[in-house]
Amino acid sequence: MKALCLQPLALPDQLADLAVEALIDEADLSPKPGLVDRRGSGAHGDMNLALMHASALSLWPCLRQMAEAAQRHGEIAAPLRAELGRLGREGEAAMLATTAGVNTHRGAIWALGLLVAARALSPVSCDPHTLAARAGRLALIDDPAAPAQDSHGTQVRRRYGAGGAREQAQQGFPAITGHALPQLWRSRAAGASETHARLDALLAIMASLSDTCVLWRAGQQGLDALQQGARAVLDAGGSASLAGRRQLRALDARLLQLNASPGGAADLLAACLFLDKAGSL
Ligand SMILES: CC(C)(COP(=O)(O)OP(=O)(O)OC[C@H]1O[C@@H](n2cnc3c(N)ncnc32)[C@H](O[C@H]2O[C@H](COP(=O)(O)OP(=O)(O)OP(=O)(O)O)[C@@H](O)[C@H]2O)[C@@H]1O)[C@@H](O)C(=O)NCCC(=O)NCCS
Ligand SMILES: Nc1ncnc2[nH]cnc12
Repeated sequence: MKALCLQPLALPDQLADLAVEALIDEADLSPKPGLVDRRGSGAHGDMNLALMHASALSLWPCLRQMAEAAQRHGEIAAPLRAELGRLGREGEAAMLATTAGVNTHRGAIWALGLLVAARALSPVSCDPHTLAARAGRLALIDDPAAPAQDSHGTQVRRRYGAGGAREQAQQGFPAITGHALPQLWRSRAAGASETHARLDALLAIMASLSDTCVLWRAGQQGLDALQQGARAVLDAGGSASLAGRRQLRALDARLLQLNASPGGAADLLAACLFLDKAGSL
């Protein structure tokens, strides 16, 4: 009998696989305060776990094309930024077609698209901080074809002055490099299970991020409740401790009461999980 000889996957395929896996891992992680997870729909009437999975899978072609574009262009400049913008908008259309119009992963397409492109641009210096900074340089380039839109993020920026997804990327993803990854690694080193380490990383993002989804639905009161509640879990010992789990339940209940969904923090956790593994491809 002949041995089956499998060709190694090309880098764009590997990067799309890794990004989709990060999205599915984020969706499955439970219990996440206010968010869709294995327990239910969180603060969302319009989303569930199956929809999050279908949405994640629908993004594979767009993420692979973004990696291919980065390899083809080979430099951080306006032509690559323009192509990523076009592919990002096509990815959003594929997502909305899959979810019948529900915005499941808009912020994730933005963050993961930039990070996938950053990883595909160069085979050297692939540590998380270098990749996040490279993605930030891409995000700083204007996309002249981007249509002017009055998104939730834009409205929240006007009202509260919050930077949102665009600024987070342009600054090189400080919520990930300064908060989520250090917490993920600290919790693992302290012996927490992978689930608890990921929950702690999510809480570290929630404690520091101006999440425009929360500001949109629940205003400054909602954002304060999110940040203080997430900090309280971490200060009580994190999600692996009994005291931390009590605080986590209280935070979940408070976010549901406020109808606040930290979708921006969820997207950044997926980006954090991607960055955690992207260097070793
Ligand atoms: C530059 C863009 C990111 C557009 O940004 P903008 O702020 O103008 O637009 P939004 O439509 O508000 O999308 C931003 C999404 O980013 C997530 N997010 C929020 N805060 C942050 C943050 N501080 N840092 C990082 N990411 C953040 C968030 O995504 C999640 O929430 C979605 C649900 O949100 P929403 O639609 O408000 O839904 P609901 O609460 O359900 O609404 P209601 O029910 O109340 O009506 C969910 O999908 C998560 O993904 C924000 O939504 C960028 O998108 C852009 O310009 N794209 C164009 C294409 C492009 O250039 N792409 C480049 C390719 S790499
Ligand atoms: N798990 C989740 N729940 C709600 N919104 C999200 N956006 C991205 N991931 C999400």
